Amino acid sequence: MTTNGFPRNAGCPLDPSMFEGHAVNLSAAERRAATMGTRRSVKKAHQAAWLVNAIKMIDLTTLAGDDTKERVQRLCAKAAQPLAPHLKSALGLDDVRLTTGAVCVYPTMVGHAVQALEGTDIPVASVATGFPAGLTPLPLRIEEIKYAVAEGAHEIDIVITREHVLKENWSALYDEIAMMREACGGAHLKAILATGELRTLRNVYAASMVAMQAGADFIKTSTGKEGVNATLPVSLTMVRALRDYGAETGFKIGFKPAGGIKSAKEAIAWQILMKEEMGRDWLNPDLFRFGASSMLGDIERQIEHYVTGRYSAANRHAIA
Ligand SMILES: O=C[C@H](O)COP(=O)(O)O
Repeated sequence: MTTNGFPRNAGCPLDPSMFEGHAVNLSAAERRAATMGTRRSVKKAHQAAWLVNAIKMIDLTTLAGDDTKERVQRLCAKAAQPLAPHLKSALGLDDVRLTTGAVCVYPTMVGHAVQALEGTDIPVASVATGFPAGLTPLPLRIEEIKYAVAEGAHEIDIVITREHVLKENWSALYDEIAMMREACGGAHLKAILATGELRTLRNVYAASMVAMQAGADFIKTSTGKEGVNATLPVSLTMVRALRDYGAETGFKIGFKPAGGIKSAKEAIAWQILMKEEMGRDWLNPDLFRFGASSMLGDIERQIEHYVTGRYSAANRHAIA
């Protein structure tokens, strides 16, 4: 099953020359990222609109060792109704369908999520391939993908073998992801690069390129379990790779920052990054997701603030 309308990236032969010579200017990347959260172009009156849009792009996540069927059911209920009814009403959104972009769970929780979301069109994403370290034998990682797909997952968040990147073994990385792509069948593949473990932005750029060439529908920063997870400089590097790949091939690939993204302010900063670097197409769930377990709570708190403070229903046009 495909969960959105964008053309699947069928992958293309590994071509290392596509990322050779693309130097990333680290200091420029860092400078730009550092100002991202405070750009004056974000007007107070439109912040609620940005936050509502962020909700539509959240992969609402639970990836804990003590996950249960009941926790997954609560997560799914929240995904189907992410804003309290009084907030939705106050924003003039009673007639607007508002859900998160997806839920994201471990493979053994997929069945519970599929059941809980029956009757909705909210996709279920499953991590797989020995998440988070990805160090189980490859045949088992492939079987895990097939298991999650058979349970009903629409999207598979795979992890890569970091060693392939650290040793610049790009062919091995390509082959691994291409096999995973095949195992996904009709499900979308999101390639988690675990950027906090890749040591350099040059590695991040090259791994992004290889993942896209091997057929990833999305590239994703982190598992949320590394010491360093989603950061704006790393995201900018990956987004530049997306842009270069799109210019070379015509494919639009999605981006998913994940791990440690907790605040409404960050939700706005990442959307500005995508709008400025990629354009408005990347402000929708087909091409952008936040992987986040706790950001929705802060977004709700901030929307409550706008509703009870200075936000008025007259701004509805900016939200819907
Ligand atoms: O893929 C999603 C991440 O694991 C979520 O990380 P988080 O719990 O830090 O929001």
